[in-house]
Amino acid sequence: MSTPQVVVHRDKELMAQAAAARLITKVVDAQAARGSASVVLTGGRNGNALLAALAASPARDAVDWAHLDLWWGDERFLPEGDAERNVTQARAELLDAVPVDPKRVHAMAASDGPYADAGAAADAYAAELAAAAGPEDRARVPAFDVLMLGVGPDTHVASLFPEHPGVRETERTVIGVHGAPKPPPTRISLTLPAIRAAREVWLLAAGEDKASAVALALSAPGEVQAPASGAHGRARTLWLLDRAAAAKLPPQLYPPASS
Ligand SMILES: O=C1O[C@H](COP(=O)(O)O)[C@@H](O)[C@H](O)[C@H]1O
Repeated sequence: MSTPQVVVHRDKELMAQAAAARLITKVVDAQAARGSASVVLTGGRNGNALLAALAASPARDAVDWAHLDLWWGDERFLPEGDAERNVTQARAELLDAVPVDPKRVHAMAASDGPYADAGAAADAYAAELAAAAGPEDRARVPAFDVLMLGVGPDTHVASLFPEHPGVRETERTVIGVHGAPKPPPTRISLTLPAIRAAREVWLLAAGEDKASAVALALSAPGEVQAPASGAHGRARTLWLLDRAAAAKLPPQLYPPASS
């Protein structure tokens, strides 16, 4: 398990641009080393701002989009094309503007898709992940190069909410979520064991409404109370914040140099 590192940027716009630049570099490096890369996208305001910044960056052409696998950390279980679906938002912000291989865009199923319910859709996504995992990969999911997670004001990540059953899951890699405290109530989510299979986990939070959540999660209270505190990458766990979200961190966690 990697120790969390904290990087604080001046504001949310700069944070999105810096994170997009960091992601481009990471993908280009992975593709140079292995021929392809895999990234797990997040929904939410910060994840979408990062995708918009990536779309606006001239350096996006450095990515070999045809050799990039895209997965999702969670999805709202809504009809195909619904504006609240994370994949719909990702397409609007970035994916419609770059030459991704549709076979490598691994969206979670929609509620009007082939599965009877979120649990069945979760099982199908788990099978898709398992099929993509190599024998050396842990937890029956690929060793994602980067897995991004937006941190909610209640410390939720993906669709794992405090004190909710999903955050206690130790066996399955993907679950159907029912009765989520944030709408919509029915969702699909990677579990903490699947998240921890990633090489790098990046947690994104910007804005003063995230300050208490960030301070709580980084004070190591336990993942049931604060799911974000249980999200770790194998090689790196990186918290990407703006100053407002970092405002309640204790001085020993707030890095002296911020941009
Ligand atoms: O519902 C969700 O919320 C979180 C955080 O979103 P934010 O807008 O508060 O940053 C997001 O990470 C998750 O993917 C999404 O489904």
